[in-house]
Amino acid sequence: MRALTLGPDGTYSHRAAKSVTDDIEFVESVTGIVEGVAGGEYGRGVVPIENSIEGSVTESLDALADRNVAIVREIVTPIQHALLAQTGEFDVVASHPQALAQCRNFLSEEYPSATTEAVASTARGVERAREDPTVAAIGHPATAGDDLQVLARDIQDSTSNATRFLVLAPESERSDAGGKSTVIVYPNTNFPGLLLEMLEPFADRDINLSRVESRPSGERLGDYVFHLDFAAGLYEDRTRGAIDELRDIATHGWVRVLGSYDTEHVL
Ligand SMILES: O=C(O)C(=O)C[C@]1(C(=O)O)C=C[C@@H](O)C=C1
Repeated sequence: MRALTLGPDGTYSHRAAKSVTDDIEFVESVTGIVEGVAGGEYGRGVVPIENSIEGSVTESLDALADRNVAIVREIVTPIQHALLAQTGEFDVVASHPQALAQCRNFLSEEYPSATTEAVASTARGVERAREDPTVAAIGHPATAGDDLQVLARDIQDSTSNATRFLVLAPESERSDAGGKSTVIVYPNTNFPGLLLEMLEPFADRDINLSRVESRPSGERLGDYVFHLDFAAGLYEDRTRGAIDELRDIATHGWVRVLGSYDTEHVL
């Protein structure tokens, strides 16, 4: 089965995708990955969704809210960044914005005069460093190859840096089986206690929410789409009951059920 993930070759997303299949193709935006799966061109897509230091990958959240796909697996992997360059003399550090943010303290303490350059992925930053001796990159140390030096290892601002990736499939493969589920709710209304009303169906049924995230709907200021992850499968009566209540609350908006799945930890 063909999978699409964030490229070029050597990104953390690529490392996560290898646990899904060997048949991997690349695109340089997470929206492109979700589109490739929603349009039926690819059987699987692997997107980063959340990092333990820097939080949500908002482009992934927004792409999931706008398109019909299923989540079939979650992959959690440790992120151990290295600083890679041709020599120790460089002016610019290029990487994915999430990686630059995860190494903010290291960069300001060790290289206060270097400027940062946001690129589409860590592997794209490594390519920049390979082409230009004035550029260093932040990425996985295995991407250094023969032409770049590993100037420093484990440069992220916390030793327990980990990123959660979602494995996406066409909507027809949505599963009711799994220990976790994700729904996205757009209530398209606003009244005192709305958020409480949306969370109570889960609390009343003893369902543990593992993440609640709000994103601007794009319709008007102060109007939100809510992303909910919880520790229960769609096969369970209590889950179906909670989602029915959400649908009643969101009669002017919508509820998107992305499916149930299990978590895998890969190195
Ligand atoms: O640029 C990469 O290597 C990616 O796979 C993207 C990404 C992200 O979006 O969070 C994945 C893991 C790390 O947290 C840093 C960057």
